Amino acid sequence: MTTSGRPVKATVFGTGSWGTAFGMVLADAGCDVTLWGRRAALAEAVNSTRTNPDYLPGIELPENLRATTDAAEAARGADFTVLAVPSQTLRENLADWAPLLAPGTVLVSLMKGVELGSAMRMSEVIEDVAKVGADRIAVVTGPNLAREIAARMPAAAVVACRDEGVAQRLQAACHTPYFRPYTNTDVVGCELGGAVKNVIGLAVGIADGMGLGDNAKGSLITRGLAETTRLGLRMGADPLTFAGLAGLGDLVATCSSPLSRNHTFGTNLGKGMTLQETIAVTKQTAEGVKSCESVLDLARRHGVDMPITETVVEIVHEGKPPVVAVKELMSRTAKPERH
Ligand SMILES: NC(=O)c1ccc[n+]([C@@H]2O[C@H](COP(=O)([O-])OP(=O)(O)OC[C@H]3O[C@@H](n4cnc5c(N)ncnc54)[C@H](O)[C@@H]3O)[C@@H](O)[C@H]2O)c1
Ligand SMILES: O=P(O)(O)OC[C@H](O)CO
Repeated sequence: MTTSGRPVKATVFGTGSWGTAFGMVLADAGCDVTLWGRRAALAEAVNSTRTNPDYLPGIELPENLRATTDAAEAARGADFTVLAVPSQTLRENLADWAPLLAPGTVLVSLMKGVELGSAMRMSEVIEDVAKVGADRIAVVTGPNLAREIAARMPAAAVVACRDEGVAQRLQAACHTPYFRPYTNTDVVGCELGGAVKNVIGLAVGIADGMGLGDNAKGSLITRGLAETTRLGLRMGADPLTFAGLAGLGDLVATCSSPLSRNHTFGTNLGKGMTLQETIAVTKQTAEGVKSCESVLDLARRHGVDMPITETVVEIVHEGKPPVVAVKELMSRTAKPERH
């Protein structure tokens, strides 16, 4: 991948599972990639062993990807600056990096969350902190379990940006034989799809852990998509986005896979583990655990009813027993499906 005769330079802030795997995608697509991480030992391991032993053990990383702990060095000259840290730390992290960003760089969010307190989507936090316009902020989302992508198993994705030309440039920069990105200009819908599917993934995991069967799973996925679409419509999203990769596609992958941290987190709760026990065995970011509260906040700000999200908040943060929650969800007032 070249721009004006030189390789496209991409920097990924965050050396966790998805930051590393997406860095690998960019490198496989021909970009020069720098990964920024906090820990010198991990950056050194990436550079010397061509693996990320902490997050993607056994995956060989390409030669044109290197790691550093020096944020200024990482940011310098980047055409794309990719952000892959937990949603709730983004604001604080980006405040440190903003003064270092390359002029004209496109900021790319890999995060699937909503900020607690402000109820802002990640692209809004980026706009707020980095003071760049929405036409220079893109989002990558869709059914993209990092471990499968790292194994170069085929997947489609969405690259969303208000400026279609920018989305197309990013699409070209990350298109490989195993990673097929589509463009979309509906950033609101794409971000909501990614954030809310984590909450629905928790709900499906809880149901799976309780042994409630595949009808319950199908019902939660479908009604979860209905409440996501309801919120999206109120926020100006295109309803068709939720029938696409950022909506249905990601819900299906997350709610079916033991690789999903949110699904697994929910399964452990549904099996009867306490919240503290579940947190203790969860080594990586399960965004829905915090974002269920901020998504519910967003829904209330927009006057939208999201009963599954509300139930997840009650189970995860208010200690409601899952059996009681299921009984309550099933006994809600009867209504037409399209409501
Ligand atoms: N893993 C996936 O399959 C996947 C796929 C698509 C999207 N996502 C999204 O990508 C985002 C990142 O997820 P991930 O899977 O890479 O998470 P992860 O837990 O594997 O890695 C998170 C990274 O952020 C770093 N980090 C944690 N706290 C930090 C802080 N306070 N300051 C700076 N860095 C910090 C960690 O050291 C690590 O490098 C999440 O929003 C997630 O929903 C993940
Ligand atoms: O492991 P999860 O639950 O964060 O899901 C990972 C990706 O978002 C799936 O697309």
